[in-house]
Amino acid sequence: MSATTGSLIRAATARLQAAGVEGARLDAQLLMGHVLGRTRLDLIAYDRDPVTEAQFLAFEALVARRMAREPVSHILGRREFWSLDFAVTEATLAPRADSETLIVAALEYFKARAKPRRILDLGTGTGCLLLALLHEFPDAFGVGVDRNPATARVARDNAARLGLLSRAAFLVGDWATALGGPFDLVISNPPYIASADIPALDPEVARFEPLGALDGGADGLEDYRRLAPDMGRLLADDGQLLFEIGATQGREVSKLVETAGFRHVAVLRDLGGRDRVIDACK
Ligand SMILES: C[S@@+](CC[C@H](N)C(=O)[O-])C[C@H]1O[C@@H](n2cnc3c(N)ncnc32)[C@H](O)[C@@H]1O
Repeated sequence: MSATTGSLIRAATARLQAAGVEGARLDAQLLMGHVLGRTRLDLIAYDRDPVTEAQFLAFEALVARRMAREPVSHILGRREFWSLDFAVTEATLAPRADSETLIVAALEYFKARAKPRRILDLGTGTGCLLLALLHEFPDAFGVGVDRNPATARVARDNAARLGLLSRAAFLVGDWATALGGPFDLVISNPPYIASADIPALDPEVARFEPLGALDGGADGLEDYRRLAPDMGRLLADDGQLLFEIGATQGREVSKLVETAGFRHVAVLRDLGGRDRVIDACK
């Protein structure tokens, strides 16, 4: 067979583009890298390397999945967040780079204060937020809660692989109903897409990510309404509350948090300039 890694990546890029995939070249490189066990940088250096028939067939199978709009993170079973590697399954939302805004906000708040020792993550998913924070705050212990047992298991496995399991516990539960405080830092990235908007999302999200991680009810705010009233009792007096929000939800979620008794409430933006995080303290 005369195909090289480079020629196969170029051909796959064109097919993925035709299938409506954004970032087709990057995805083709990631899929080829997965098949060959090489980094993207390797692939540039070994552009003219021949591939075996088995490698060709394996690559074709992955490209077909991506053409059906399955996200790369699901195909590879991993996604990087905060430079850490997270396993991703069909039970978890893939970590999003925009969520790193929340980690930056926590680092900023605790820069001039005693570092947090008790962290609570409500709706932990892969555990990406909690585990990134535990990585940054080496004296902290974290509790991650998720309603879905399969999701909580993925978070636990991620903690084990990252060497953080001795400082983390994962519980299956309905938000914080079974928990007491106080925690120094409480974070949550709850489902916040309005139910009617979900079918119009990219197929990667609408068809492959778990509905229970996306659906925030009729106006997308249902889970903030449930979460906000519990935050006062869960948070230490000088602690920080961080909610991830959708880009248009800053005002409404701020109001809910203020109504729950928080006096200092700010809306923070992500690197794309969109409202992304509610940062609050008492
Ligand atoms: C938007 S995802 C966020 C996942 C992860 N924290 C992240 O940022 O990538 C929301 C998560 O909340 C969980 N969830 C939804 N409703 C819940 C509830 N009532 N109690 C606990 N977890 C819930 C979902 O299963 C999902 O894992």
